[in-house]
Parts: sequence; structure tokens; C-alpha cells
Amino acid sequence: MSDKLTEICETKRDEVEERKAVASISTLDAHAVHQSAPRGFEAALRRKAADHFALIAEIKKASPSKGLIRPDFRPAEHAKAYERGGAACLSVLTDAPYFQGHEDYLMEAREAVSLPVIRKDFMVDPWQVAEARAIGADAILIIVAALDDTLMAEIEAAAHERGMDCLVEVHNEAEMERAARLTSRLIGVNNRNLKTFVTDIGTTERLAPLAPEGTLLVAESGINAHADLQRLSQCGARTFLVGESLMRQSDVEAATRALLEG
Ligand SMILES: O=C(O)c1ccccc1NCC(=O)[C@H](O)[C@H](O)COP(=O)(O)O
Repeated sequence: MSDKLTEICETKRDEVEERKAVASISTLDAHAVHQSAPRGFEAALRRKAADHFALIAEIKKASPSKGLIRPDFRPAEHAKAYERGGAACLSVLTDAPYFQGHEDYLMEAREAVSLPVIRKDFMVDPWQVAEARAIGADAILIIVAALDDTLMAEIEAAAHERGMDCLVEVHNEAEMERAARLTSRLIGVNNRNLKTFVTDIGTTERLAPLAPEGTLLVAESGINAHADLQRLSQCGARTFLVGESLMRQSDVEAATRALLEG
């Protein structure tokens, strides 16, 4: 194993092979018919970002870099608090081995609110897109560093076929160039290096000018306060993905409002 992201993706590939033996894509798609239609993740962000900051609020129990973040973890309650606090969308971590996540958390959170929800997981196979829709996800994450161009495009196509949006995540200049080859124009700059965990919000400032025309840029990770939103808005970022700093607060609703309003 060379780094954490590689390790996580190797574990994920094994997990997906086991799951594929239990449910085919057509079984998952048949199941997805019973879900409500995708809620329009990117559209909700674009609407909010047009006149204010747009927040993707993350439901995150634990992480490889920080361990347990929220001991009294209640996905539906956190989802409602985020919605009341003004979030535009939710992100729910479903990876179990490294984030103590679960598919049930996404289903519980989405059921409790009317916000669109992204499944935050490590996509390594188009099969996972069918699974994401079957549990109700409105969008998926594509981590450019984890995929080659062909697989990235296949995963994006599988999402679009099902009416889902893609948040395409980059961390450096070369990844931004590769992201531009996809059709999605919802691009997240992860301020956290997923190989070393070093986090620097200056990463968004460095990469923002390189985003392709028409991009809705999302600044991800390491965002703690309203002042960070104001700082990042100077480089054109008006959409933010925030997990840990909100999940550590006892009053999640008030913290969400304070982050957005100052
Ligand atoms: O959060 C981690 O430690 C982590 C480690 C390895 C891969 C991914 C990781 N996090 C996923 C995310 O991108 C964040 O959960 C998300 O951007 C929110 O970040 P934060 O506000 O810093 O919790």
C-alpha cells in the first residue's frame, strides 16, 4: 500500500466484488424504481449559489484522519438540523471500514428531509452507481485521483443514465485538467490531500482559476468558519462541502446558520 487513498480503494474493490455476487445491476435498477426520482443535486446548489453561499452539509461519524467525530450519531436528526440551518444539500458517508458509515444512514437522512443527497463513497465500479440510486442517492462522488479516464467516464455515464449528478473531485492541476474531459461541471476542490491528510484551503484558491467554463466550484474540507467562506468567495467559490467542523457542534442547526450567515 502506497498511501491511504490507494488502500481505501483496494478495500473498496474487494467489497464491491462481494456485493456484486449478491445483486446484479438489473436487480438494483429494479429496486431503484421504488425510490423517489433524483432530487436535482446540482440544480439545488446552483439556485442557492446564485444569490448566497450554498452549503453541502456532511453527515460524518468518523474519518481516517480524525477517528470518531460524533459519538451520539443520529443521521436523521443531523439531516433535519442541517436543513433548518440553511444547507442546500446533504452529503452522507456510506463507507464502513474507514468512516463508520452505512447505506442506512443515507436512507434515514434522505427520508427525514427534502434536500438532495450525495452518496459520499469511493466509486471504483459503475455497479456502485446503480447501488447508490437503489438506496436513494441523488448524486455520486467521482474522485479523479482514484480512477483512470475510461473508468471515470463510465461511472459518470452510469450516473447520468439514472438522472443523477456527479461531483467531480480534484486536488491538483493535473486532476483539474482530467476533470475537464468529463461533461459534469460540478467540480469540487478537496483541500485535503487524501494521500497525506494535509489540509490547506489555499488549494481551492490555487485551482479555482483553472476550472473549465461553466463550472460550479465546490470548496471541500477544512472549512471551519464564516470567515473561510468569505475568504474563498474572493476566488469565486460560493459552494462549500463541510463535515467535521459542523458535526462536532452540540447545536448543529445553530452552527450551520452561523457558518452561512456569520
Ligand atoms: O476526512 C478524511 O479524513 C478523509 C480521509 C481520506 C479520504 C477522504 C476523507 N474525507 C472525505 C472528505 O472529502 C471530507 O469528508 C469532506 O470534504 C468534508 O471535510 P471536513 O469538513 O474537513 O470534514
